[in-house]
Amino acid sequence: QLRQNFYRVQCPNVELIVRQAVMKKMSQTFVTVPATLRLFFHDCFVEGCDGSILIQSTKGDTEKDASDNLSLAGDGFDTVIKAKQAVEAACPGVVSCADILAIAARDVVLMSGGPNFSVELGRRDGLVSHRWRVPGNLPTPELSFNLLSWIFRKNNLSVTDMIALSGAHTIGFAHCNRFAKRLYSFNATHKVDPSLNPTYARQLMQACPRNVDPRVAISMDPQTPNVFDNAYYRELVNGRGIFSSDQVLFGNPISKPIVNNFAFNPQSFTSAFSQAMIRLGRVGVKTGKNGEIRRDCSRFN
Ligand code: HEM
Ligand SMILES: [Ca+2]
Ligand SMILES: [Ca+2]
Repeated sequence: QLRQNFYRVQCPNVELIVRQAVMKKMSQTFVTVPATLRLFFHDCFVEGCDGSILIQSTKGDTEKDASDNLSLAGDGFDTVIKAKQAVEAACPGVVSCADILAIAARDVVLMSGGPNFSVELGRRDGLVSHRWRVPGNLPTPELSFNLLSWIFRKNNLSVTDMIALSGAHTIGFAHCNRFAKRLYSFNATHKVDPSLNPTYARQLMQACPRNVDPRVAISMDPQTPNVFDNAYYRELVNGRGIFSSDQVLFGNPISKPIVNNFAFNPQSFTSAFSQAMIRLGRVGVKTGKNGEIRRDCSRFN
């Protein structure tokens, strides 16, 4: 069972220390924000929120080597490593890497204009990290509404949680190859995905010509790419979701009213997002005597 202030006795300033490390990192590069938030999500959906994503191996066989994780920006990992160093200096061997990632994910949301919420702590770090455990556990951008809902449901997250968490795409980047099919070879009858706003489709084609360099990436929320706001949902209402997995949230009759609500009532979005992040942070956690407190986040003890 997680709780707020878990480290009250053993490391009372942990949240302050992490916040300072995150702020410093963010002042160097804004990528810290999307990178850390996405890292937290990818950690929680494989083996639970247990820092398994952070493990490095020279053999290339850990979670971070899985194809779904290769686009995780290095700045997210670096944020956790820097914060862990600062925390270890104050209270060695006490705070898990999984908790540091959870605190950092909360902080980057707040620092980019999103909601503040109390983060629950007490996670322990996992003892396994396998590349082969990733496929099928993380959603991919072409999944249907039903498959997406199923993957979130497996992790105790509701359709409302899924829609709220997808709002994280209000910041950060997508590489062209992740949505090129929607522009050039959607299906037998439509070259361009008919759920895409035609003007937006043309803009995307300009930014991402056929066979463009695979390193080219564009902002997922073109209006406010660096602000954590509800603009993402208004984009969906206008057919401007970058991935099918975004656009289907407005295409399905169950989720459409929720998208409309988040698009036009920022309060509803911020409270649903905060709730959903807390619930995401509970996925598959190890507590008590399970797992370990890693000394170095990238290695098992
Ligand atoms: C609903 C299913 C989801 C799918 C299919 C999905 C898929 C993707 C894909 C394909 C990218 C682009 C990666 C790239 O090209 O570099 C991306 C980026 C991102 N995703 Fe998601 N995602 C989902 C949900 C989430 C959730 C729940 C969160 C966090 C709460 C999240 C946070 C992010 C962030 C912040 C980025 C930008 C990363 C960056 O700029 O470095 N996503 N996502
Ligand atoms: Ca994990
Ligand atoms: Ca935005």
